[in-house]
Amino acid sequence: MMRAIHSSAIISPAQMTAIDRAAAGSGLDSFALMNAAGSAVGEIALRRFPQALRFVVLCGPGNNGGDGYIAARRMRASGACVALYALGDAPAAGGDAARARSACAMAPAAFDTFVPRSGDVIVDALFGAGFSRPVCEDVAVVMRKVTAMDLPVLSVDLPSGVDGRTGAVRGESFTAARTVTFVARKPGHLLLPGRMLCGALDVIDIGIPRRLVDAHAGNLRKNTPAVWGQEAMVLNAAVHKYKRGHLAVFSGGPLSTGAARLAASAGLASGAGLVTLASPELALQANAAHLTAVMLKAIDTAEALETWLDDRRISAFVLGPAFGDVEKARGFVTLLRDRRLVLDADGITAFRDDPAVLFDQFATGPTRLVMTPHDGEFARLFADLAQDPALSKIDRAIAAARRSHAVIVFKGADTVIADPDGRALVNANAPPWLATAGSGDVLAGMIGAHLAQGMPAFEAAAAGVWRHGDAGTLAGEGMTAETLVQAIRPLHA
Ligand SMILES: NC(=O)C1=CN([C@@H]2O[C@H](COP(=O)(O)OP(=O)(O)OC[C@H]3O[C@@H](n4cnc5c(N)ncnc54)[C@H](OP(=O)(O)O)[C@@H]3O)[C@@H](O)[C@H]2O)[C@@H](O)CC1
Ligand SMILES: Nc1ncnc2c1ncn2[C@@H]1O[C@H](COP(=O)(O)OP(=O)(O)O)[C@@H](O)[C@H]1O
Ligand SMILES: [K+]
Repeated sequence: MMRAIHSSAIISPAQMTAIDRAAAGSGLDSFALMNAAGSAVGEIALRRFPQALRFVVLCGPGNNGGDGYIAARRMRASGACVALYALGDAPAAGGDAARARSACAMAPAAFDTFVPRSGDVIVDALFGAGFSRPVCEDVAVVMRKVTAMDLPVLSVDLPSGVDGRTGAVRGESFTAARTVTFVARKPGHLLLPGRMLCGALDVIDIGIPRRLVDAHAGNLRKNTPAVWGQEAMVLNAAVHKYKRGHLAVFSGGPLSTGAARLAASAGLASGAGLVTLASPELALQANAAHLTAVMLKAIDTAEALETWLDDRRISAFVLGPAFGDVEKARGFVTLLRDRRLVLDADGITAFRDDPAVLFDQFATGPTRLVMTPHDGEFARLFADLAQDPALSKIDRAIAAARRSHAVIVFKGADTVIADPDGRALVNANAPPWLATAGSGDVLAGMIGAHLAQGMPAFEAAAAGVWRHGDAGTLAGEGMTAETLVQAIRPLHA
C-alpha cells in the first residue's frame, strides 16, 4: 500500500543517488524499492485516469524506465490495455531495470514505432534523476505530438526533459497532468519552468528509512509555517505595542509615495506594534492625506536620520520602494548598517555600481539585512551569478546570500529564500495574480514587521513570503496591492 509523504525536505538528484546508495549499503533490496515505486505509479495511473482507452508506457534505458516496466505489469494485471515502448538500448544486464523489464513479461516495441492516438494516457518513464543531456530530436517529436493532441501524461519522478536539479527544460519536455515522485520533492518540481510542467505532484514513500534521508538531505526545504512558526511572536496579556516592534518605512518624493505607504500598511497588518513613515518634507502633505494608523515623521537628511536613530526602539526599517534618490539611499544605508533592514527596489539598485560597498557594511555581526530582488534587481547586484547557466535559482540565491551577508528573497512565482549560512527555502503558495504593481512593496513591509518583532532574518523573510502568498490566495484573482494588505491573516491564523 503506497503512502504519501508530507515532509518539506527538497532533495537534489545527486543527494537522491547518495540516499539510494546508503539504502543499498544498509541492506535494503533496491529492486524492492523499484517495485514499490513502479507499483505506486501503476496504481495512481489506474485510479486517476479511468478514462484511458490505452495506457502507453514509454520506458527509457535507466531505472526510470525500470519503474515504467513495473507500472506496466501492475496495470496489465488489473486488466487494463497497456502498450509498451522502449527507447534506446536495453537496460544494463543484471541491474534492477533489466530485472523489471523481464519481470514485466511484455515485449516492448521500439520507441520510434509509437503512434499516439486519441484515448491514450501516456506513462512517461523515459528519464528521471539520471537525465543528463538535451533530449534528442526523435524524443522531442513524440513529446510535441503528445502535447499537440492534448493526451494526458503521467510522469515518473519528473516530466522527461526537465532537469531535476534546476527545473530547466533541456531541449523539449513532456507537460504532465500528474507527476509521481519518490521519497521527497526535487528542486525541479518547484522551480520554474519545471513546476508548471509537473501537474499535480504525488510524493510517495517507497520504504527508505527516514534516518537515511535526513543523513543525506541538505539545508533545502519547501517554505511552510513549520519552518518559521516557532520564531513567530505569541501575543499575551503582557504585550504592549513597543514589544510588538516599531517599523520605519522610508517614503519617496511627493510624486511617488504610494509604494512606501503600501509597505507601511502591510507592516502594521502583519503585526508590527507601530509603523512610522519617514518622509521627505515635500511629501509630507501627500502622505498625511492618506495615513491614519501609520505615523509620519519628516526625514530629509542624513543628519535628521542620525538623530532619529537614537531611538533604539525603532526595531526595523524598510528602504527602497519608490525611494528614487539613489545617492540618498546609499547614505541612509550607511547609517542603518547596524540595524535590521529590508532593502528593496531602489534601495537595491542604489548599489549597482559597487555592490561590495553594501555587502561590506553588513559583513560582521548577526545577519540583519534582507534583500528582496526580482530577476532584474538580482542581476544588478549579482551579474555573474545571474548569467551563469550552470546555476539553478537556488544556487544563485545561496551564493548571493553568502556574498552579501544578507538573507536573499529572490522573488518570482518560485521565490527562493536563502541565508548566508547555506539554508534555503523554495516557496510554492504564491498565486499568479500577485504579479501586480505594488505587490512587492507589500512583501517588503510584511518582512519588515517580522524583523521588527525580533524574528531572525531568515525566518522573518520566509514568514513574509509565505503570508504574502497566503494573503494573495485569500484576496483572489482581481486583487490589487491594496486589497492584498487587507487580506493579510494573523500570524497564528
Ligand atoms: N532513487 C531511488 O531510490 C529510486 C529511483 N528510482 C528511479 O530511478 C530513476 C533514476 O534512474 P537512473 O539513475 O538510472 O536514471 P534515469 O533517469 O533512468 O536516466 C538514466 C538513463 O537515461 C539516459 N539518458 C539520460 N539523458 C538522456 C537523454 N537526453 N537522451 C537519451 N538518454 C538519456 C542515460 O544514458 P547515459 O547518460 O548513461 O548515456 C541512462 O541510460 C529515478 O528517476 C526513479 O524513477 C526508483 O526505481 C525507486 C528507487
Ligand atoms: N507569476 C507569479 N506567481 C506568483 N507570484 C508572483 C508572480 N509574479 C510575481 N509574483 C510575486 O509578486 C511580487 C512582485 O514583486 P515586484 O516584482 O517587486 O513588484 P512591484 O515592484 O510591482 O511591487 C513578488 O513577491 C513576486 O514573488
Ligand atoms: K520521467
